Amino acid sequence: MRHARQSCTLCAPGISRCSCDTSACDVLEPSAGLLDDIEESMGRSWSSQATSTERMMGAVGDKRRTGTGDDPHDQDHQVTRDHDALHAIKLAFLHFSIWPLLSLLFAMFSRQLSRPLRAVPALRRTPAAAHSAVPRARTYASLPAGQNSKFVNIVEVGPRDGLQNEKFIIPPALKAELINRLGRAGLRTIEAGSFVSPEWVPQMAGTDEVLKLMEKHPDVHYPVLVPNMKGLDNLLALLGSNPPAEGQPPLTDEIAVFTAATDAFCKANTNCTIAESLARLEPVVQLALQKGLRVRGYVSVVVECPYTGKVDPKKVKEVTRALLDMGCYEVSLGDTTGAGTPWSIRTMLHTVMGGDGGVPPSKLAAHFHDTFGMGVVNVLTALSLGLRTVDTAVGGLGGCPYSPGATGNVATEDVLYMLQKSELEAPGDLEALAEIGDWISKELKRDNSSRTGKAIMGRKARERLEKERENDGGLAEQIASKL
Ligand SMILES: CC(C)(COP(=O)([O-])OP(=O)([O-])OC[C@H]1O[C@@H](n2cnc3c(N)ncnc32)[C@H](O)[C@@H]1OP(=O)([O-])[O-])[C@@H](O)C(=O)NCCC(=O)NCCSC(=O)C[C@@](C)(O)CC(=O)[O-]
Repeated sequence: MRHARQSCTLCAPGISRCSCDTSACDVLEPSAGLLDDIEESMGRSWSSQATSTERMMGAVGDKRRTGTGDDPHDQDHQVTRDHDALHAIKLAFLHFSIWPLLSLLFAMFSRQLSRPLRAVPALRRTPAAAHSAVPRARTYASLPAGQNSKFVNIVEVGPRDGLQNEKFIIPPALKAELINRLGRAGLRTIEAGSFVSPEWVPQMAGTDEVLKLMEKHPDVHYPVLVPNMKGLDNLLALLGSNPPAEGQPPLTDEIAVFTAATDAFCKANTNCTIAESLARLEPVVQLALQKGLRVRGYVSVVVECPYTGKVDPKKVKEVTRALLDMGCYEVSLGDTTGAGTPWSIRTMLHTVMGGDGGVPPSKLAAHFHDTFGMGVVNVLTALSLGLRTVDTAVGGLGGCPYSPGATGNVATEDVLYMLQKSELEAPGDLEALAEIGDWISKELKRDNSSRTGKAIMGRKARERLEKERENDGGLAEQIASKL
């Protein structure tokens, strides 16, 4: 292909027709499109530089002309040779001047492009970075030996946490009956009451009577809450004056001590700060252990405090550690207000279980209230992170006197229904527990808060009706149709 500019050294790049008027210029074609584009993109400075350079080259070419100048063909050829030489120089110039410019352009474009490109990975990195700040979720494979267990312990807290918030004072005989029925339904840990100040929680007065009245199954634990040395003294006095008969279990073999993750809740609940409560509990735990009692710990408001709002999970970890260091065999983490969601529960558990001094899931229990209907999913979240002990209350009984508006614990029946439909196992006869939830709700003149319990009782009512119809041969319906 004939290149237009080969024939005219004086043509400024980009000029489509040359003023030298040679025949070659008649076929002047657009030069290589790429160069034109580059020229355009580089603007006038490049053009003027090229033009002045070419003018200089043209002057050199003029000096090199050797022909006579008489023969127009010689002149044409001489001009053509000069043009060729100059074109070579021009190409060389273009070659050496264009690449730095191309590089500069490329750098500019790539910088432009790299902004959004960099932004995307940056955005994509954010969640990963956020995750890396939180210890990774423990999988079953990473759990300590024994925690791959399929067995879930249920701690039934209905007779204590459930009943302590009722408006009416419940007679010890009714409390004992509730405990008896729960024991017969196959539950293995049943909180039986509290040795707290009756001024503070009148519903728990008479726990000593309850312990004496209730059936004691040898393989069942009946923990009682103890807030201070006075409470433990009262319990030890009771145990001392009621020694077990030969081969029989004691009235109880376990206490539970409790504190909180915020000073505000701790003060409202026990009239002291967290630090004061831990100092107060230390000798209580030591004496209880000396006396052969098992000691469980509670931390309240692990997600949200009714007085100060969102709770720092690091504080939950710190208080949990303190209770374990004291000698508690397990610490139950209380979402007292029931404000927790799977996300906040997971964040809290990651913090408690992760990092230096992380608490293994075998030392933790989930104690979740169902105020916002999150109880079962929160339990599932805790189970998925390796916890294997869950506190529940039959019929979803309860609340906390110092957490206004909080409703009961997640219902035993709801958790058991979920577990029995899973690969996990838990003790307890679901049908019997549904009956107990229905019975105690009626006794207390309150709604049954267990969805599973209500569903089972609804099914049982339908089955009873059908049986009655079968038994009377449809007599009731025949009479009804004749009326
Ligand atoms: C801790 C105290 C006693 C401090 O209460 P205080 O008023 O600071 O106690 P005090 O030491 O100043 O004593 C005042 C009076 O109370 C008596 N007293 C003192 N202690 C006892 C005792 N143990 N049993 C019986 N009486 C007691 C003591 O003898 C004295 O009587 P006085 O000399 O004036 O006649 C009080 O605040 C208290 O009993 N709080 C318990 C509150 C409670 O039971 N809350 C519910 C349980 S926690 C909960 O539900 C949360 C949980 C566990 O479920 C998890 C969750 O969901 O978050």
